[in-house]
Amino acid sequence: MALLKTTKLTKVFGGLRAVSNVNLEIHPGELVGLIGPNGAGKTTVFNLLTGVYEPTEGEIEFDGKSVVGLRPFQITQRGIARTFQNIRLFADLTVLDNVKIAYHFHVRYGLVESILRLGRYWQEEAEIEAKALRFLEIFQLADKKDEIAKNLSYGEQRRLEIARALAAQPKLLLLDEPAAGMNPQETQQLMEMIRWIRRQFNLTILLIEHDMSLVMGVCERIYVLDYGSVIAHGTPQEIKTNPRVIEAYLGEEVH
Ligand SMILES: Nc1ncnc2c1ncn2[C@@H]1O[C@H](COP(=O)(O)OP(=O)(O)OP(=O)(O)O)[C@@H](O)[C@H]1O
Repeated sequence: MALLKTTKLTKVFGGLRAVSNVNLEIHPGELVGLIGPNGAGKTTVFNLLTGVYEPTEGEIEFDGKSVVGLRPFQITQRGIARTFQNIRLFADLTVLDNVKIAYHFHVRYGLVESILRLGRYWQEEAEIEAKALRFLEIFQLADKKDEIAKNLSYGEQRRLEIARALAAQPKLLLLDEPAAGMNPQETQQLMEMIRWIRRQFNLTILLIEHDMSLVMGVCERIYVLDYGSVIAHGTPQEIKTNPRVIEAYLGEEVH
């Protein structure tokens, strides 16, 4: 069964069909790319999947159930987490607190307990801290745990955003241009981290990316959007050689 399935997913802004009849099917454990020229509708698809926008038409099923109409936080609780094209961190909080915050979506302690700071509260706080530190280690940020997020380099902030998304314990991770602004060495490291976290956490990943070497190197399947519609989907090799894709988007970039 597909983990994520969209059927005729459509979003109209005024007269513009930003997303038009998009059918995606992503299976558990897959690492899938979503590519397309500027303005093709990629981020709008993410905004639909995460409840930022409601579809004008169409269905989104996640884990066998519709998520249409749910609020973003409810969708996070169902198991979809994301990062953003423009990094969104709590800029004035520490690196560690940025990750710990994501856990608080999942941890429940009663009001009285949290006020009185009784046993379970402290125990859970300690567990959260240990888990958050583990994510920081994976993303090579553990030694920066007490730094203020806005003081990190751009590449580090991108990695922190992924660490925070993972801390929400998603089944499906949506990455919006994770390598944007990174140099080739950072991009290479990021690819390895993405592969590793997928295996380690049994994750399913859908990523938007302009960096073709990243998309082609890391994804098993790719969907190509153009003017809101899927014009092709297939393996990286199939996409590279698809004349419609070359015409719409890839041009001379990929050989
Ligand atoms: N809230 C909105 N209101 C009106 N139009 C919008 C809105 N959000 C997106 N659009 C339009 O929808 C189309 C698709 O935009 P979207 O950001 O999804 O494309 P994209 O493929 O992610 O582009 P890019 O690669 O440049 O980020 C664009 O024409 C954009 O201007």
